[in-house]
Amino acid sequence: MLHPDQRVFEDKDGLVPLDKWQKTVDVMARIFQAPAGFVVQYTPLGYQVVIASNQESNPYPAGVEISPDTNIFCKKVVQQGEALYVHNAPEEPEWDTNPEVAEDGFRSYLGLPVNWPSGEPFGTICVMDYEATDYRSDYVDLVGELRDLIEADLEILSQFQEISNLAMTDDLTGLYNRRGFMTVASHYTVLAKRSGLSLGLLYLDMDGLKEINDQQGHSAGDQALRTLATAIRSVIRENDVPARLSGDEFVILAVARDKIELDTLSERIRSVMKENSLSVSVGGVLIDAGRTLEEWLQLADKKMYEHKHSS
Ligand SMILES: Nc1nc2c(ncn2[C@@H]2O[C@H](COP(=O)(O)OP(=O)(O)OP(=O)(O)O)[C@@H](O)[C@H]2O)c(=O)[nH]1
Repeated sequence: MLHPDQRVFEDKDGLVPLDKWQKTVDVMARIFQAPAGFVVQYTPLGYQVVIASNQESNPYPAGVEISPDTNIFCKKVVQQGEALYVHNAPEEPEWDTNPEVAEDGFRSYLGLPVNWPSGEPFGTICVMDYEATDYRSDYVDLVGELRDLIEADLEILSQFQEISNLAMTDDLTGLYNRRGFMTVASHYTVLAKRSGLSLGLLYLDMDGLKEINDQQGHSAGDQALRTLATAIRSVIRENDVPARLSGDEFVILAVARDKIELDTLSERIRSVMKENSLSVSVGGVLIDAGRTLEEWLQLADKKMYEHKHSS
């Protein structure tokens, strides 16, 4: 599922139908004759305006961030998980410290919670007015309908993410499979090059898996593969990219300044495996410009092979 902390405003893949949401919010503001309408996302970083109605009277453009401690209307909607209609905020002392009231001069707010399919809060859809308002109840129902449209998009988004995750991960270990590795690792090598990060590639091949299968059964073999995946996860950093390429072959694309760092990583995996009476052969290369990812993989595989047959 799409991670609830992932900000949709920063969606670079164009999966979030922001244009459609923009039209929805513009129509909503027009129907309410309200000077500002929004879709706002909540994450632990705070509240971010994802869509702002396209009007000069609207002081908050899309992208604006509001700290999670600020006493804004949307915060109450997210915290309580229910609709909030404030007819005339200056009459309610709890909004004295709300900058939307105290600084921008808003008086009226109507907002509904928007949730991810999991039920976790996504944020809100809301309209605000500089005048006190008295909306008819069917207007309030209308915001509910628009909220449902946005929630339906979030559902599609989550399903899409789930399907791509399935196509990119290995069932047995939960690591990336070859397709996932090639996709993520090629993005990562481009980013690393841009930011001057140096990367290394480790190629790992479990020793004697056939023997384990033959002597202890296939499920013991599966367990040995999972142990290697766990060992890999326990030593890599958050941004490193681990994968099971096939059968007993694994790779890690990892941040590494030099060969020593890469060797240390490999030694730590070997030592965790040893604690489990298992063994793995590892070959490592530092990546620099001039070769494709596929070529680096072949080179690391060759080093692993040399290592396996020298010991
Ligand atoms: N249990 C289990 N075995 C697998 C899986 N995928 C591949 N294998 C087995 O892994 C074995 C790999 O054999 P080899 O390539 O000879 O590897 P090895 O026995 O580890 O020998 P070396 O790599 O030379 O150390 C084969 O017997 C495959 O059937 C899997 O998902 N689960």
